[in-house]
Amino acid sequence: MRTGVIIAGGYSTRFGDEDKAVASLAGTPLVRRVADRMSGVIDALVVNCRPEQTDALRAALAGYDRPMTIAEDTDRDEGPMAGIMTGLRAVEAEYAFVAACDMPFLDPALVDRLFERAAGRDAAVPRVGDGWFQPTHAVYRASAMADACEAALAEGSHKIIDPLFTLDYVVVDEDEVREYASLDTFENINTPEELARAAERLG
Ligand SMILES: Nc1nc2c(ncn2[C@@H]2O[C@H](COP(=O)(O)OP(=O)(O)OP(=O)(O)O)[C@@H](O)[C@H]2O)c(=O)[nH]1
Ligand SMILES: [Mg+2]
Repeated sequence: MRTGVIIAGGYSTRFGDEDKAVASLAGTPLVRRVADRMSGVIDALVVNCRPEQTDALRAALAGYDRPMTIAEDTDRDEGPMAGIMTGLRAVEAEYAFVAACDMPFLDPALVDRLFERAAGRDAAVPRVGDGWFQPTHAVYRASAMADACEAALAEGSHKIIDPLFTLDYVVVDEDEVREYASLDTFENINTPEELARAAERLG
């Protein structure tokens, strides 16, 4: 069994007043687009957010074709690492694909490959070029990564890459990524201008 986890608890400060998770991308809420992109390669979905986002996110995901759970942040403003931890704690499957809510071009063929590559290990994480890890587009053994995030947070770390380095992880390098997906899979939307450009591409 495979679960998808979408972290959506950020404040979208670069985006403006609106919550980008539910902003319309060519008529579809961004988080819904991300969820739909992965639905064919997961059995269940967990969405992490702040409590005040829950109603809007539920509405955006109404009728989703996989069982869906919302995992609300308990501590506020702890950052994306806490979001990953909270999301993964709600996962029942051994492995979960974690994605940010702002990656509308994520490619399910790569997600499927990441699940394959993580088997028997704690994580499979893409890396583009020489150093650019993609921890919010990676597959984790849910319990191991949640524990690693908890330990990193307890040490005061908020660098999202720190917990990964304590795990038994596989790097999926750029050449391997390109066998399955274009690098658009990692594109994330941070501003209204980026959203508008993405909508144009979706035509
Ligand atoms: N649960 C949780 N998720 C977060 C937090 N901060 C960021 N995220 C999520 O992490 C992902 C990537 O973060 P960003 O692209 O920086 O999103 P953001 O923080 O909402 O936006 P900015 O304020 O413009 O940086 C997004 O899916 C966010 O929803 C947080 O404090 N808690
Ligand atoms: Mg982003």
